Amino acid sequence: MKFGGLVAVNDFNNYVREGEILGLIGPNGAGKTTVFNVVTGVYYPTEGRVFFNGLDITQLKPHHITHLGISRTFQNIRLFQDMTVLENVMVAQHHELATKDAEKYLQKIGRNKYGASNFWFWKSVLKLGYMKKEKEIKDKAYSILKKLGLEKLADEKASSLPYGEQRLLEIARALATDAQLLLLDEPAAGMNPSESQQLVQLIKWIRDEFKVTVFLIEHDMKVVMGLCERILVMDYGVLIAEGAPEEIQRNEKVIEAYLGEEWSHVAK
Ligand SMILES: Nc1ncnc2c1ncn2[C@@H]1O[C@H](COP(=O)(O)OP(=O)(O)OP(=O)(O)O)[C@@H](O)[C@H]1O
Repeated sequence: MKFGGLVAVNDFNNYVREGEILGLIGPNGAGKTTVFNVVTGVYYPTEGRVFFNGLDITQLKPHHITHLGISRTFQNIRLFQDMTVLENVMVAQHHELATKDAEKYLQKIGRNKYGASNFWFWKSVLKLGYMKKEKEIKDKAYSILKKLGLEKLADEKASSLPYGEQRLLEIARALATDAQLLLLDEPAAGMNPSESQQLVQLIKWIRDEFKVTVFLIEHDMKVVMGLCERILVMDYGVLIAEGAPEEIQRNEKVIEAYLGEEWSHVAK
C-alpha cells in the first residue's frame, strides 16, 4: 500500500485461520492499521489482493465487506456518543437488515437494486423493512449486551460509560453485524492492568461463544502474549517475524526492532 512516495505496507503476505486469535504487533508507524484498512476496504491496495473465505474482496466497499462477515473496532473509539448503549448496538444491525429487505423486495418485483429509479419509493421500502424488524433488532442487541455484561447500561448514553466499557460496547457493535472475523485495533488501549487482564479472558470467551476469528493490533505485550496463538511482527511496512508467542519473545530481530532487551530476559 503506497501513499504517494511512501510505501506503508510492502510485500505483506499472510492469512488468518478460522477460529484463531492472531496478533499484529510492531513499532508506531510500522503499517499495522494500514493492513486493517486494506482488509476492510478503507483503502484499495496499490498492489496485491485480499481474500476472505476464498472470495477476492480487494475492490469491495467497506459496507460490502462488513456484509460478508468482517467487522472491526477502531484505535480511537467511534461510538455514537449521544445515543444510548442499546441504540448503538441496534444501529449496527439496522443498515444491514434494511438493505437486505429492500433488495429482497426489489428482486420480487423484478428490479435489481440498481434498477429502482424512484428514490422515495426505495426509501419507503427501507423504512417498512426497518419497522417490521425493529423488535428482532432490539432483542438481538439486548442479547449481545447481556452476553457482554452491559445490559444494565442499555439505557445509558454511550458517552457516560467509563473508557473500558466503551471499548466493550465497540466490540458489541462489531458482533451485532454477525461478524465471522473481528478486527480489533488496540482493544486494551487506555485500560489499567486489571482491566486488560480481564479483556484477555473476555476476548477468548467471545471467540468461543460467538464462534469468531480474531485478528488484533495491540501494544500491551502482556495482552498480546497471553491472548494470541500466533503473532505477526511488522517493522517499516514489512513483516519481519511470525510465530507463537514464545518464538516471538525470543526472536532477535523482534527484540531489536520492537520488544527491547527486557524481553530477552523475560524469555530466558
Ligand atoms: N492515509 C494516509 N496517507 C498518508 N500516509 C499514511 C496514511 N495512512 C497511514 N499512513 C502512513 O503509513 C505508515 C503506516 O501507518 P499505520 O497507521 O498503518 O502504522 P501503525 O503501525 O498502525 O502505527 P501505530 O502503532 O502508531 O498505530 C505511517 O508512516 C503513516 O504515516
